[in-house]
Amino acid sequence: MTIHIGAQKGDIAETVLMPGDPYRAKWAAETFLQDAQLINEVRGMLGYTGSWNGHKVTIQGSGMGMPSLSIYANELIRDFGAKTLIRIGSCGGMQPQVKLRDVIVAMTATTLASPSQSIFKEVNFAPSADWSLLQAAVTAAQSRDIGTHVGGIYSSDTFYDERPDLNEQMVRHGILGVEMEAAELYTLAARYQCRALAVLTVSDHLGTGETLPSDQRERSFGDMVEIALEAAFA
Ligand SMILES: O=P(O)(O)O[C@H]1O[C@H](CO)[C@@H](O)[C@H]1O
Ligand SMILES: O=c1cc[nH]c(=O)[nH]1
Repeated sequence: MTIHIGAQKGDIAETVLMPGDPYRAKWAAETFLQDAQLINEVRGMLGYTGSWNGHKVTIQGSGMGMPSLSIYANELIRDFGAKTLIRIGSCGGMQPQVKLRDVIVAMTATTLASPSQSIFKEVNFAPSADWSLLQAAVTAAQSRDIGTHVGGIYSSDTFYDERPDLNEQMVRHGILGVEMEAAELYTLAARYQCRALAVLTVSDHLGTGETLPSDQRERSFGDMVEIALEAAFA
């Protein structure tokens, strides 16, 4: 057990899917895993372990934002031996070709400052996805009838951003979408020689102002979960 994860050591798989929303962890475990067991409910940050096609998998909520994800990813990696961590998140589309319900596979994640910034000092570290996971996720996504985009995303610290100029620069530099965790996940994976990836569903669009209706969210998130599972065990 750790401060934030009330599981026993063997309760957590080497492969962990990480949604921001703990209820998405519950839904994904109940929908896609066999014999899913609740392994964490400390602070309501639900985690489940079960199996997918015979492979042991944990789905653990990360909470919103890099400081929260950093707590869970640190404990999963350092205390529970997680080796492959795949974020399954929602994001806001930033480019015109990115549509609602599309999937973004994040090659890199730009950030202003992650929780790891203090150790890098003047270095602008470039957090990037694991190549084998990225390649497998793109193959899995392209085999489906779903818009798929591969490229850079923006991991923001603010959902209600008062700096429109930042988004302007992201759009100008081809950033596909905005979310709030991937850059720190990629940085921690690099530090601890793990594999990490973020597979994201576009739930709203910053340019058009469109939003996925809440009754369509779960159905749209299903592709993302299956892509993540297929990539983890490709
Ligand atoms: O849907 P999740 O995985 O929580 O991801 C996105 O949604 C939250 C903001 O609403 C942030 O965590 C952002 O990264
Ligand atoms: O961080 C996020 C997540 C979804 N949509 C956004 O606009 N931002």
